Amino acid sequence: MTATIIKGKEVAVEIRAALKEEVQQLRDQQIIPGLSVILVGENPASQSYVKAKARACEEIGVASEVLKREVSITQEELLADIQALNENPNVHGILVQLPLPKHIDEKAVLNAIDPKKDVDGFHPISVGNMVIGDECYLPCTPHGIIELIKRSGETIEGKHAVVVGRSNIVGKPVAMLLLQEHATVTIAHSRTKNLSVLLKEADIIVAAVGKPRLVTAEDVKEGAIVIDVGNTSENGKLVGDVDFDSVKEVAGYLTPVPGGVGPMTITMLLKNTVEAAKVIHHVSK
Ligand SMILES: Nc1nc2c(c(=O)[nH]1)N[C@@H](CN(C=O)c1ccc(C(=O)N[C@@H](CCC(=O)O)C(=O)O)cc1)CN2
Repeated sequence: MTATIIKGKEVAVEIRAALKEEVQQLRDQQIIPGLSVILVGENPASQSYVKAKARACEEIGVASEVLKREVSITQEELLADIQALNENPNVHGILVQLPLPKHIDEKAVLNAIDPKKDVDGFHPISVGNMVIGDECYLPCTPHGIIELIKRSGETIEGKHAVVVGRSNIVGKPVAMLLLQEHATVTIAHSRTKNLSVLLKEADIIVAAVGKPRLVTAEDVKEGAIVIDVGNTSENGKLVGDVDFDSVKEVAGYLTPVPGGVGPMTITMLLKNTVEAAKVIHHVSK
């Protein structure tokens, strides 16, 4: 079997085109969706993600600003920035690019964002609502993954999904969203024993640990859906957590790196920002 490659980049283009039309309709009503991104320090990967977010906003007509802050910023200064954005009526979405420097309490910073503007879906209120299946802004990468699987035409219901990784950004939330889609979900992590045995039973594998080529063809059941969230830079090349060349010979569906899950992360951020503008301005769906 040779896997069908799930081209996230192409799906992202499609969704962004639809969002661009929605933004135009909002602009016709004098509503300009606005996203503010706070970038602390000079982490090259974060700089490049933030640039890509600003570019994506511009492409669909969302107003965006990047607040660049020195790595030495204090917790109080950062919280004051967030408070100002919470109170700014032109800002519908607020995002603090992660990771933050060690001296900053990430939890306190994420908790300070008004849940109505929490387009990253990381505020505990958003997370709680996601867990109980209530309306909220879903975290962008997990939401993008669910969208990619659905658009492949495969059902999630009844399948056994193994999520490798338990981060707050990807592993835990994607496991929860898969559960809501009625998958049977196993979360594996660094202390999991016999990972290969677990993986071999999976109908869906989501690999999100940042370990290049962790998942190989021997781990994958024939026909499985394999979603690669890895984005590690190795000798100047971006590599995923899945050994693409071997796994494509066994899997039914496979996302590439780059061009798979990554572009969906920013697309779902755009979607959440447009939605936040609509909710704040009471525009019906
Ligand atoms: N506040 C947040 N911080 C971080 C998040 C997040 O969702 N919110 N996620 C990641 C980084 N990230 C977005 O911020 C992100 C990662 C990767 C991509 C992406 O499009 N990757 C491309 C390759 C890009 C390249 O060539 O370098 C791909 O996989 O095709 C977008 C966004 C951590 N921080």
